[in-house]
Amino acid sequence: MNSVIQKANRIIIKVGSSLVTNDGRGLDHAAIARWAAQIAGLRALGKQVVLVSSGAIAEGMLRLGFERRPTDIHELQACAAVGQMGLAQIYETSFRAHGLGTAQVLLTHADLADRERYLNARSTLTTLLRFGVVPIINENDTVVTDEIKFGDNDTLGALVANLIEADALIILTDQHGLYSADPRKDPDAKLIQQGRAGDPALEAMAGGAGSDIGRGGMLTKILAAKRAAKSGAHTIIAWGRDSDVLARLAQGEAIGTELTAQTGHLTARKQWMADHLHTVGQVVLDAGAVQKLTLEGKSLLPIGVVDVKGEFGRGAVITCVGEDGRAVARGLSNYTSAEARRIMRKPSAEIEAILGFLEGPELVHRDNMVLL
Ligand SMILES: Nc1ncnc2c1ncn2[C@@H]1O[C@H](COP(=O)(O)OP(=O)(O)O)[C@@H](O)[C@H]1O
Ligand SMILES: N[C@@H](CCC(=O)OP(=O)(O)O)C(=O)O
Repeated sequence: MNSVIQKANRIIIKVGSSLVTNDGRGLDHAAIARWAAQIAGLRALGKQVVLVSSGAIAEGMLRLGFERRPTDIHELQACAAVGQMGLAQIYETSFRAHGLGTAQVLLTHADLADRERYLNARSTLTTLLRFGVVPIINENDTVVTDEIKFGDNDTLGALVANLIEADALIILTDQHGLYSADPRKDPDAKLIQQGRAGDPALEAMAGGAGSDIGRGGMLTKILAAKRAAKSGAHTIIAWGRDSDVLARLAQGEAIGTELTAQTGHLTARKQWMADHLHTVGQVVLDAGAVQKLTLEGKSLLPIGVVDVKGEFGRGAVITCVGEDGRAVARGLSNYTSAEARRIMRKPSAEIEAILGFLEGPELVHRDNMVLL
C-alpha cells in the first residue's frame, strides 16, 4: 500500500513527450483519452489536478514534416508553436467528454523568477482550480532561449508543485519508474520502489533520455523530486502506458517509484520565508492587527497598518512588526510600498477607489504569511 496519492488533495501530473506523441508518431489519442478519464475520476474524488504536458515539439516536428529534431532554435520554437495547437485541441476535446473544461497555461522561467508574475501565475492557477477547470501547462517555448529555459518539463512540474503547494507530483513516463540503472542499457536493472527525495544515491542511478523524443531522461525526474520536496510535495514516477495508472495510485496501490518529501508544507514554507532574512520592507501593525495575525490566524488588512518602512515591490517578502518593534510575521506583499502607504489605515473596501485597482483586500494574505 502507498497512500501518498490517496491522501493528496492537490496533484501535479506530468506527461512526457514520448507518451503524449506515441514515440513521435503523433498525438496518442487513446492514451490522452485514458488520462482524461482517470483525471476526471480524481476530480470526482475531490482532488485538484494540474496537468503538465510535453509533446509540443515532437508533434510540431511531425506536422511540419521534420524527420529529425531540428538544431536551429527558431525551427524548434516554430515546431513547439505548431504542436501546441494540437495539444490544446486534443486535451480540450478529451476532457470535455467528461464534462471538464481545460485552460492553457504557458510559462517561462522568467515568469516564476519575477515575484509579481509568480504571484499572478499562482493566483490564476488556484482560481482555475477553484472553477473546476484542469490547467494544462507547458513551457512557453516560443519566447525562450537556452539561458532562460526550464529546460525540461520535469523541472517545470516541480516548480508548479512549489508554486501552488501541491501535495504530490506524478511523473508519467515510458518506464515503470526509476531503475538502479537505465533499463534500456542494463537488462538486470531493478525497479526502485521507494526512496527519499534528495538522496544523492538516486542521482547516481539515473541517466539521460534514452530516446530522441524525451529531453530530460531520469536524472531530471530525480532532481524534480528533490525540488518538489522543498515545498513538501511527494513524487511518484510511474509508467504512463498502464491504462489505470492514476486510478491505481488513487486507490493506494504501490506502483512505480515513490520519492518522499522529508518536510511538510508548513515547515517547507517557513523554511522558505526564513531564508529571506534580509527583507527589504517592514510594515508596523497596530495592536488589533497583531492580535488578528497571531491569535486568530487572519490575513493582514491595510487598516491595521500604521507605518510602512523601506521601499519594496509587489510580491516582496516583508516583515510585519508590532508598535514595540517586535517582528510577528513575514509574508508576501500584495502591494508596493508606495501603494501600501496610500492604503494603510484604510478599510479594504476603499482600496480600489484610492489606487484605481484591487489586487486583493489583504496587504499580506494568510496563505503567503508565516508567523515568527
Ligand atoms: N535509472 C533509470 N531508470 C529508468 N529510466 C532511465 C534511467 N536512466 C535513464 N533512463 C531513461 O530515461 C528515459 C525517460 O526519460 P525521457 O525520455 O526524458 O522521458 P519523458 O519524455 O517521459 O520525460 C527512459 O526511457 C530511460 O531510457
Ligand atoms: N516544451 C517541450 C517539452 C520538452 C520536454 O521536457 O520533454 P520531456 O522530457 O518529454 O518531458 C515540448 O512540449 O515539446
